[in-house]
Amino acid sequence: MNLLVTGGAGYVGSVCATVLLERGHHVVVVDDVSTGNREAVPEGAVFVEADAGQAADEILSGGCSGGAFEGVLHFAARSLVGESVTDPDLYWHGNVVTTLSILEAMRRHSVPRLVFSSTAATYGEPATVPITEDCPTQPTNPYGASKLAIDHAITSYCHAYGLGATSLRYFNVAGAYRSAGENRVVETHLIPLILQVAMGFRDSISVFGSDWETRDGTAVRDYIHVLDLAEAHLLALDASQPGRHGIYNLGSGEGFTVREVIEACRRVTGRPIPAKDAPRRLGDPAVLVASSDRAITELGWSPKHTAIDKIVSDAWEFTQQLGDRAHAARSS
Ligand SMILES: NC(=O)c1ccc[n+]([C@@H]2O[C@H](COP(=O)([O-])OP(=O)(O)OC[C@H]3O[C@@H](n4cnc5c(N)ncnc54)[C@H](O)[C@@H]3O)[C@@H](O)[C@H]2O)c1
Ligand SMILES: O=c1ccn([C@@H]2O[C@H](COP(=O)(O)OP(=O)(O)O[C@H]3O[C@H](CO)[C@@H](O)[C@H](O)[C@H]3O)[C@@H](O)[C@H]2O)c(=O)[nH]1
Repeated sequence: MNLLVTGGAGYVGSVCATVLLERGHHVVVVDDVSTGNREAVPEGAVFVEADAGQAADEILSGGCSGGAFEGVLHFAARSLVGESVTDPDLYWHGNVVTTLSILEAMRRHSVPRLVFSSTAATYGEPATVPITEDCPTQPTNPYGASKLAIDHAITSYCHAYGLGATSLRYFNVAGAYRSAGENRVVETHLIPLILQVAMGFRDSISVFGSDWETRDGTAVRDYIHVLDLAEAHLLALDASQPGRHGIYNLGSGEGFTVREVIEACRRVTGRPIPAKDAPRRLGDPAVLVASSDRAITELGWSPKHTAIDKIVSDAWEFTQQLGDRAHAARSS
């Protein structure tokens, strides 16, 4: 298929673009490199450096590919819980307004399929876990609220204009694939930060909150391997039907506390990794664990890399590659 990937210079978008290219799709990436980086765009993709909302109309008119687009995979977004509490304008404008422009451009150029990166953050603090797609959506931060607003907009575009769309509500994505992994301009995610401590780039990892009502007082998250996530995007493209908006949770179904993740990183790296307690981070829910049964039964999704040590060990390999590349750049 001829596909537009927004946010393909970022973590999840670059891994998915890599897998799409491997499966023979034609990929155009649009990214403004606000949090991603140019080197992450996989070889073989056409790269347009621009704001996705502003560039969508021209790209989807066929300008970059010489042909009609058959789908959009929309990863581009601001996606940090804490930042969304302090700078909500980045989220309402950067996420919602950008996506509305993309939806309009898709409608104008009759692009039939959309796969959207939604999130566990749409649910807020769940009353029960694991979280199913039928649980109430009551986001605890502007990031989750912006993604939920987009999900609602997509539903109405599907019903009114015949778009076929899938919102994939990822839980915590981690791990790496080939030369693609977490390498943001400013890193705030737990696993890459812990691995930076293991590399000696940071002194310690801060544990945000040790007074949550969980088994060791630290927050619980459900970690999904980025390659399993990429597979779900391919299945979603295939399952797309005009007029239908499918919503699917994607996680491994198992929750790990922050301390358990640090322990897994110590096990995999063999390094001590000092940790220190710090206050809770604004907007964080205590526990997010997915039920992915709907994706498994309806999309035929079958996650293969669910063990936390496998996820951490792929992320560790990537972090070491990054360290080697930085060393080579300094010595040249
Ligand atoms: N990483 C996770 O754990 C996780 C979990 C749930 C959902 N998500 C969603 O997955 C998507 C990708 O997340 P990620 O972790 O890869 O983030 P990321 O920050 O690594 O990648 C986002 C990319 O989008 C680009 N971008 C942002 N706004 C843009 C705009 N207006 N125009 C063009 N490019 C723009 C950035 O430069 C970056 O390259 C996001 O939509 C995020 O909300 C991520
Ligand atoms: O230095 C750190 C960084 C994080 N954490 C904690 O670790 C957990 C995971 O944090 P992080 O890796 O930043 O991910 P989340 O805030 O859970 O958010 C991710 O996962 C969500 C889905 O669950 C997505 O919506 C978001 O886009 C994505 O950033 C949270 O409890 C954090 O408070 C720490 O204790 N110390």
